[in-house]
Amino acid sequence: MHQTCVLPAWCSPSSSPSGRPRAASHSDKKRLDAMAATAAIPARPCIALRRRRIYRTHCLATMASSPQSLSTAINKPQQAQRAAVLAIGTANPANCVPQDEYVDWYFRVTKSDHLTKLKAKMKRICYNSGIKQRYFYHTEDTIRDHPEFIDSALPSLGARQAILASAVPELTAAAATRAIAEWGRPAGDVTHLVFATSSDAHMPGADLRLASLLGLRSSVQRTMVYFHGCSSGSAALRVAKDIAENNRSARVLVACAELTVNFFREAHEDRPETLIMQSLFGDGAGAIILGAVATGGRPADSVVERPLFELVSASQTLIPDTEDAAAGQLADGGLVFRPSPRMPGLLRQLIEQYLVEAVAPLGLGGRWNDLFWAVHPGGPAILDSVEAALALAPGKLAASRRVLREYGNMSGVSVIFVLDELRRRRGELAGGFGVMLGLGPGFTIETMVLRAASGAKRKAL
Ligand SMILES: CC(C)(COP(=O)(O)OP(=O)(O)OC[C@H]1O[C@@H](n2cnc3c(N)ncnc32)[C@H](O)[C@@H]1OP(=O)(O)O)[C@@H](O)C(=O)NCCC(=O)NCCSC(=O)CC(=O)O
Repeated sequence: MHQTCVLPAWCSPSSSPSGRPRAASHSDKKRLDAMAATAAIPARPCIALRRRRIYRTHCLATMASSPQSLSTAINKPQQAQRAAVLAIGTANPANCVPQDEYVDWYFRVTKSDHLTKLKAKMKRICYNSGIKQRYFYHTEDTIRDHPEFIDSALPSLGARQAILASAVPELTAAAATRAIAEWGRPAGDVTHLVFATSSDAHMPGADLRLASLLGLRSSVQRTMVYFHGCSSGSAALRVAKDIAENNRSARVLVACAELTVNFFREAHEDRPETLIMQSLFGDGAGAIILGAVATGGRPADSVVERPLFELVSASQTLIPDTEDAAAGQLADGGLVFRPSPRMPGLLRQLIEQYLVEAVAPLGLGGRWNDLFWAVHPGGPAILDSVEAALALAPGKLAASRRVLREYGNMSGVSVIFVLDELRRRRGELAGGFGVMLGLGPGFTIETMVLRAASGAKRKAL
């Protein structure tokens, strides 16, 4: 059942007299353009939201604290620069396992073939997963060399982290090299690095080793975003957006990598979450170059760079009382993560309310089918829930479903793959608005409003 978000009239979504979302008119589009150019949002959540303990942080071009100051902000543009995606690169390890072979492989290498009920259950889950194949850094040899990975009585964190120390930065370097090549400028022009991972837990972190592998300048400003789980890519982009918009000529490399060797383990009757993790998750790395552009245009100081998506606004929301809905910790046996079976239901019940709030200042709320979508492909039930809650037309989540099918759930990396997929798609993206949704521990929702630059369409053709 939907809970209605009580918002002040000035931030209510537009709707028809029947209450259904109405199609955007030409004047709507002009108004959206004007509002998006000077996006504004209340500095504090409205009273109704504060009462319901909805914690939100915003990262927007302009901040306003009342309807009056909102309209002032819209009428008087204060921001000429907005962060934009200038290039995207992705990478996966070489070991590709078809999903229809995975369960036999998994129970054989974990020496668990005698657990026939669990094997049958996992076959059903894998069949229903919508996944065709997944990529893994680890192979059968890795498991043979590390019997502690499949014996929970033995400590294995150190051995897992020893592998990840080089595997995470190396896979990320492959993705970043592709992004930098597309960007067209030398790696030494990167001024900031934001690196997100829940796999590697070293100090100094994978950011330092990545900087060295890529030949970034020693003065590059590094920030690690650790253990944001499946919202890590979105969180890193939110942080990078702030950096790009507040540091003149900044060029930010956003990097994200997740490898499942951190939690590969044998099935067990007492750990139902293990079957879910082993059925859905795969390895990948993604990289994005961000820079600030004049709104609707090219970066001011370059003729080479071409924006793909402008990052119009970003916000993070914690759903109250869900701290156990997606929780984990590093333990002797590696990362233990428990996605709650409640997640799809929570999304179906609440996502529209949070989206209305997140995009209200842009006047985009309610007309969900007018937007393009980059939703974290956490599993088919996650995507089905978002699709049903927003009454999205078939195909609106095609990019997310394709990434889930071709790679599985790569945690926080997935949204970078979805963005890459979106910019490759032919269609009417150019100049259109979209929403990127990251979902992570907490249960945290990261929302970013995007605008596809005209280059996104040109690139696809
Ligand atoms: C896993 C599924 C593909 C399985 O779909 P099915 O069609 O086979 O049917 P189903 O949903 O009834 O589930 C089959 C069996 O798995 C169990 N099951 C389902 N979800 C579970 C979970 N999270 N933990 C433990 N068990 C779970 C069910 O109880 C059932 O058990 P039984 O058969 O015994 O009754 C789907 O449920 C799905 O997409 N779930 C969402 C997965 C998810 O939470 N992804 C987000 C991961 S975290 C993430 O991405 C972000 C982050 O937080 O960092």
